[in-house]
Amino acid sequence: MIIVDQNKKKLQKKAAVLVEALPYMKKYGGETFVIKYGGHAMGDDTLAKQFAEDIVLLKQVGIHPVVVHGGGPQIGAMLKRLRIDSEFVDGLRVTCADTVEIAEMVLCGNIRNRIVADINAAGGRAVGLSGKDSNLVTASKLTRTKRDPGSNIEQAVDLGFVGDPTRVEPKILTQSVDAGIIPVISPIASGEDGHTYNINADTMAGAVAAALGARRFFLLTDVPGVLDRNGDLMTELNHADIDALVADGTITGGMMPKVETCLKAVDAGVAGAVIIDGRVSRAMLLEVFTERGAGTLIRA
Ligand SMILES: Nc1ncnc2c1ncn2[C@@H]1O[C@H](COP(=O)(O)OP(=O)(O)O)[C@@H](O)[C@H]1O
Ligand SMILES: CC(=O)N[C@@H](CCC(=O)OP(=O)(O)O)C(=O)O
Repeated sequence: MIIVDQNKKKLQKKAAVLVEALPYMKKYGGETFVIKYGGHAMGDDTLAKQFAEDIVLLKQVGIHPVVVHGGGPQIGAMLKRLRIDSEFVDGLRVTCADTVEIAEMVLCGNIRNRIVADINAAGGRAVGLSGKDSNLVTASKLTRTKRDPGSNIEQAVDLGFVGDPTRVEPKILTQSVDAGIIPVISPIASGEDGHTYNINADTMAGAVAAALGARRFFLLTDVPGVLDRNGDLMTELNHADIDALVADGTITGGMMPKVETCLKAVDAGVAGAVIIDGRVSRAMLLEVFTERGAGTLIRA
């Protein structure tokens, strides 16, 4: 008798979770979410499978997920095996001709295939694309300047084949989404000059989110969100906050392209960009379907 009651309680708890999700399903039904799945977040097999299930669940309840994936650590590992040195400037990999070839091979190969296979195994219909497919993204060479601390003079930094996504033609994505497909996009594109460009995955994802007019833009990474100097999570940031945090050195390295791309996306009309911890089991579902939003929300 007691066992029956406990079972009932458990089932009622599960039912309550579904009911809690109902208003969010109504709110977001028919909307596009762009999800950036970072190379650090995809390290663990179980989490990778759960991520794929979460994406399929979103699709099943009427949300249209579009995935843009990274793979920085995996490119780094391959470059190391091939004894090719690699350095980063403000979170961007300086990319020579050999490096761009390796980046394309790694990103558009094993990494993307695995995400596509995981989503399909979870019951979805995923298709892999890069910026090159159907002219989805065209890049130009990214130009960066850095202030020399000695002379205080701005100097140009040559990042090689690092691309800036200057043109996005999202038709292939809207058509795919309408056909029930979940696009999985690698951050590689052709340039107007015919070269292949390596685009930071955060930057690529922000450009795609802006072009699609996504309702939400999520970046899954390996930290709980943007942290302050004491390592505490900052739950909401705007332009002015971010400018100050970059200027005082609180935001550095891989977090730089994330906040830059979030600001660009929200300026272009994306309602909210959220940086969340991809190492947390079911991070996406917790963020979308419960009141307990985690991570850092970036608003215009
Ligand atoms: N203020 C900050 N808050 C959180 N992380 C930061 C901050 N500044 C720099 N970082 C770094 O940014 C990293 C996330 O970027 P990155 O390594 O490129 O991840 P991903 O592979 O998910 O794109 C964190 O692991 C951390 O080392
Ligand atoms: C130009 C540039 O930095 N390109 C990135 C592309 C992959 C990426 O961004 O992966 P994560 O999201 O896992 O860091 C790189 O070569 O590492």
